[in-house]
Amino acid sequence: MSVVVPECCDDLKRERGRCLFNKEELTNILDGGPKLTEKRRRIEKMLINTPELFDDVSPDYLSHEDRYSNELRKATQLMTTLEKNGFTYNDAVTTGTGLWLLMDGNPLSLHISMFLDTIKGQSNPQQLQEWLPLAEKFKIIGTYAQTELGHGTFVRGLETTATYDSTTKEFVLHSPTITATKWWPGALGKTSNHAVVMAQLYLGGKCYGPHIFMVQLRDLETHRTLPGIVVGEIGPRLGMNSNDNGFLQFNHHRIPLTNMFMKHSQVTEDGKYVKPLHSKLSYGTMVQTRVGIVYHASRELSRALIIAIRYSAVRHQSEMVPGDPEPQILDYQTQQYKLLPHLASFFALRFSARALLEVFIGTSAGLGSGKMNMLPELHALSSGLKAVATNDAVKGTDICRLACGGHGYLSSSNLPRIYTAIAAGITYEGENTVLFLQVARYLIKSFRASSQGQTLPFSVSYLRVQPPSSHAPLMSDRGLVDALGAGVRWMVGEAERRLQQLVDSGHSPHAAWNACSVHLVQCADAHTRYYICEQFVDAVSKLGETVSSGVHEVLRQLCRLYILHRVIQTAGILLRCGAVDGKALTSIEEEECHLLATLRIQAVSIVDAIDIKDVFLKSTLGAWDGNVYQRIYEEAQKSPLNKSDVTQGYYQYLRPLMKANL
Ligand SMILES: CCCCCCCC/C=C\CCCCCCCCCCCC(=O)SCCNC(=O)CCNC(=O)[C@H](O)C(C)(C)COP(=O)(O)OP(=O)(O)OC[C@H]1O[C@@H](n2cnc3c(N)ncnc32)[C@H](O)[C@@H]1OP(=O)(O)O
Ligand SMILES: Cc1cc2nc3c(=O)[nH]c(=O)nc-3n(C[C@H](O)[C@H](O)[C@H](O)COP(=O)(O)OP(=O)(O)OC[C@H]3O[C@@H](n4cnc5c(N)ncnc54)[C@H](O)[C@@H]3O)c2cc1C
Repeated sequence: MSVVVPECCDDLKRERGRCLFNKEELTNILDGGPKLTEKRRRIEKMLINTPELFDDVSPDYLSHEDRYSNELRKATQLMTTLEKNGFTYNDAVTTGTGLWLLMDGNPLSLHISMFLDTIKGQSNPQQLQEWLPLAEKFKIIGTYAQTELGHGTFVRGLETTATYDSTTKEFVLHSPTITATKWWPGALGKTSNHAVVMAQLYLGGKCYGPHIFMVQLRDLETHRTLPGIVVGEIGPRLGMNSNDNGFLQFNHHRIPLTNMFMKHSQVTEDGKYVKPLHSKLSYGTMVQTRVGIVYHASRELSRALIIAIRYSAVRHQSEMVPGDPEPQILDYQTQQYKLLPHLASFFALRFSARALLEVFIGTSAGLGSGKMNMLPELHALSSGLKAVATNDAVKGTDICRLACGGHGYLSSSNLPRIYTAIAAGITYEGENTVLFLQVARYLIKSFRASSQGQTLPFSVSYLRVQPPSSHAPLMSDRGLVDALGAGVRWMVGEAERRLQQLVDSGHSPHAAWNACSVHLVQCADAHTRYYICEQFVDAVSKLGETVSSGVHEVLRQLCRLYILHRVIQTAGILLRCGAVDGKALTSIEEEECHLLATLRIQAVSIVDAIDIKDVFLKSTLGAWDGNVYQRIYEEAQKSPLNKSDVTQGYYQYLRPLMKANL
């Protein structure tokens, strides 16, 4: 069957005809400026002109080994294509393009992220000089091996030991128990010949806690595992099965003294320990990766939204008015309610990711000159935003899948793969509940400091016990964000009161903490979302002076929707603390419904402006032309079961069953 594919179907043509803003301008804002849009498009063009980077067979039809090899082939091709054209792996990461091409869990991702970041952030000058060129040129390939079978969250509980032997000036790496086996690191199983390994440092019988070591795992010529090391792959997972997540055990394996990362803490040849300026500096790679994950989560959410919103404009179902033509499903208010608040979330996360990156850059610059004071704030912000961004991206992506009905469940929609990839983000790089509890710790400390009259850092300054009274009218954006802030202040105050009450009644502080931890996680979540609202309002108001009125109006509407939705989600708290009343909530609910209808009109144009090309969306449902049904049909033809009319299974099982006298 051959069908002439129109440039774009009538439904989408009509949707695009209603656009009242300059799409290119919005694209530039999302990219961070016209120059960055232009650079991203140059990278995309180069990648699109490299056909080897694109699958013609879905990884779902490949064996585990072929799947891995195919992804490795593409990952190496990507690296050489970038290099040949004067780009770096970092360009492919920061534009999202590399991840979109290789989002079945590619075996070089840990090398170009956490392995390289550890070398850059944890090496002394000699180590940097030795390892960075090798790693940047892929002469050595590595991963970040921290998590063990027994411990992921609790880094201080890791069991792998690194014991210094001053007679040979070596560390002896050892896995004393089965639970000390490193477990999970991406690309550890078969790809990496090196790993940065987190292990407990022992000097003269005393444990100095987790430290990082550079360890060679495999011979650089034969790729065979070195003596004293056992390494392998951990088997199939929920998603990202093209990666070779691995396990690793050490049997009294020796490495030179100089293989301990020594930028922050040092061990001298005679086995003396030199303390770092801050005890958590060795967690720096994790913090940096959390910052990256906020961007990554927003990007993945945006792919799902483009797919679901375009599909919702093309799909017609049921009758809204009896006898009338079937409407586009995007016309149903419930469909708008499923999708548009997540579209607003994407924008909110993108602006917050940018703000967080600035805090990260500022803090890193401070560390360079010995200033540690911004580290707790960065840790709290990166932990909270990583948790909210991944939680919301996972939830939003699944809603996008559900919003596409049955077709959203098809692999060829690409929604299942986006979902399983981003779902891992809730767990990896700090499980979200655990990260929220770190934020809560910071909030309680800040609240108590404020009670004692201390000045608070910027992200928590609104927690002041006597806040400056807000002059913004309640129903303005600022007024509602202030109301949300009042809600968080009330929640944190309440948590502090409950903690204190438990301690006063004889509980230990730790028992009291656990007894309040559900509420504490809610505080951390609410605080982070307040921060996101603030960043969104600030970004839109700053842009107001520089962008056209059409773009500003769209951003203003998205920001308003984000805030209204958040107020409704938090209604219980806001009523309890008196920040809003029932009447205000009713009008907020009505306004939200009105805003859904307004934003619906330009929804397709807004997702067009995110500007992700079909080859990166990889979806039968979300392509630019809206030719959904033909694509789904053609994709199904690729199923290996369709290679023959009658399968082997028929002769082997079905026919004997039909012939049996049951
Ligand atoms: C080929 C083409 C494309 C490929 C692209 C690839 C990638 C690009 C890069 C980025 C884009 C995103 C890409 C996504 C893919 C990335 C893949 C990642 C895969 C996942 C890897 C991993 O999972 S690695 C393992 C991660 N593990 C964890 O995160 C463990 C979590 N646990 C912890 O961090 C800690 O144990 C803890 C923080 C929970 C507790 O630590 P600890 O017990 O030591 O401390 P305390 O709780 O006692 O607290 C004491 C005190 O310290 C403060 N503190 C704790 N941590 C920090 C910190 N990091 N910084 C500053 N301060 C810290 C804490 O708040 C306490 O302070 P007080 O003042 O005493 O309250
Ligand atoms: C796809 C994927 C890739 C990964 N890649 C890597 C990698 O490259 N390198 C690497 O080193 N690791 C990697 N990991 C491991 C990952 O970092 C850990 O799984 C993660 O840190 C969570 O630790 P855990 O598995 O020990 O979970 P646990 O900590 O055992 O969590 C289980 C449950 O216990 C709860 N819990 C734990 N502690 C607390 C607490 N203090 N308070 C309240 N609740 C708590 C959690 O909230 C969770 O509900 C990867 C994991 C996945 C899934």
